Amino acid sequence: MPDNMPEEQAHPTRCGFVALIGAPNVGKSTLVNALVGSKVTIVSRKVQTTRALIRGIVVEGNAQIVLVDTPGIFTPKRRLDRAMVSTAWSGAHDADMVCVLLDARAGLDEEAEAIFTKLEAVKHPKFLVINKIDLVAREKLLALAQRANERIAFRETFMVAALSGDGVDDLRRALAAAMPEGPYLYPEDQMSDAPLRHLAAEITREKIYRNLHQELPYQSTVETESWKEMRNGSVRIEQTIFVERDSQRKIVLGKGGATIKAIGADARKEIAEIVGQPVHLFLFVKVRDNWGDDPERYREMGLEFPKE
Ligand SMILES: Nc1nc2c(ncn2[C@@H]2O[C@H](COP(=O)(O)OP(=O)(O)OP(=O)(O)O)[C@@H](O)[C@H]2O)c(=O)[nH]1
Repeated sequence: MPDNMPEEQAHPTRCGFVALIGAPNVGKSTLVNALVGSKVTIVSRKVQTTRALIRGIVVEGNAQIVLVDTPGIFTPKRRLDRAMVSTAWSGAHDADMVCVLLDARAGLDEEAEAIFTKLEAVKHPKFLVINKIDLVAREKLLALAQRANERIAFRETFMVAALSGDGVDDLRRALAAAMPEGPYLYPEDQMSDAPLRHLAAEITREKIYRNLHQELPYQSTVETESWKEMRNGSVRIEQTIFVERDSQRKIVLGKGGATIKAIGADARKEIAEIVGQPVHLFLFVKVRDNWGDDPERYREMGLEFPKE
C-alpha cells in the first residue's frame, strides 16, 4: 500500500452485532462455532443448554462480527425459562441485524411459527439461515425458503450445514458486508468475550450432562468460585455444582465419588486446552433449594431476574 494512502481510508472497518434467533436445537451453537472456527459455546443434544448470552467474535476481511448466541426461544414455563426468553428478545432488538435459523427438517413448525410472529415486531435487517441441509432433499429446501420468505421479508436466504461447515463461508462474508462502518469493539484476536470463569463453568456443566445423560436433567448449575494463577504457571480453579435435592447430589458424586471424578477429569482437560496452561480443578457439590427463584443466580448467569 502506498505511503500516502492510510489503511483506514482505503478499507474502513465495519463492526456490528448479529443476534441469532431460532428454536431450541436448531443448531445455533454449532453455527457460532462454525462461524468463529473455535469452540466458544456448548453444543449438546439436549435442548436449552445455552443459558446466558455468549458471543462469538468473527473477523472477516475488514469487518468484525459480534455474534449474540441467544438462548433457545420457546414457550417459557419456569421463571428461569422466562428470563432466558426475555434476554434473547432484548438481544434481537439491540443487535444491528438478526439471523433467523430454521431447522431444514423441522421446517416451519409450531415453534418456528411462534418465532416468526414475534419477529414481525423486530425492525432490523434479517437473514434467513436454513440449517441442517444435509438432512433434507433440495426441493424441500427451496419450498421451505419460499414459504418463509412469504411470511417475512428476509434480506437474504442462506442454506447451510453448520455441522460440516457447508455454506458457512458465504454466510460469514455476507454478514461482514452487512455490518455498519465503525471501529472494532474487541481486540482482533479475541474469539469470545465470555469471561474464562464463565466458560470454565459451562464446560463443567457440559461434562455433567455428558456423564449423567438422563439422570440429572436441567436441575444443576455450576459456578466458578475461585480462579488463582499459581507461580508455577498453572491455574487452580474451584467450582461448585449446585443441585436442587440431596438425591441429585448423590447422583453427581456417584459410587465412591466415581462420577464427580470423571466429570472433573473431563472438564479439567478441556479447560486446560482452552487456557493453555495446566489446570487443577476442584469440584464441590452443594444442595441449594429453589435456586431457580434466587435473583443472585440470574445475575451470575448474565440474565435479568423476571418480576413474575
Ligand atoms: N445433521 C446436522 N446436525 C446439525 C447441524 N447443525 C447442528 N446439528 C445438530 O443439532 C443439535 C443441536 O445443535 P446446537 O448447536 O446445540 O443447537 P442450539 O440451537 O444451539 O441449541 P440450544 O443451545 O439448546 O438452543 C446438535 O446435535 C448438533 O450436532 C447440521 O448442519 N446438520
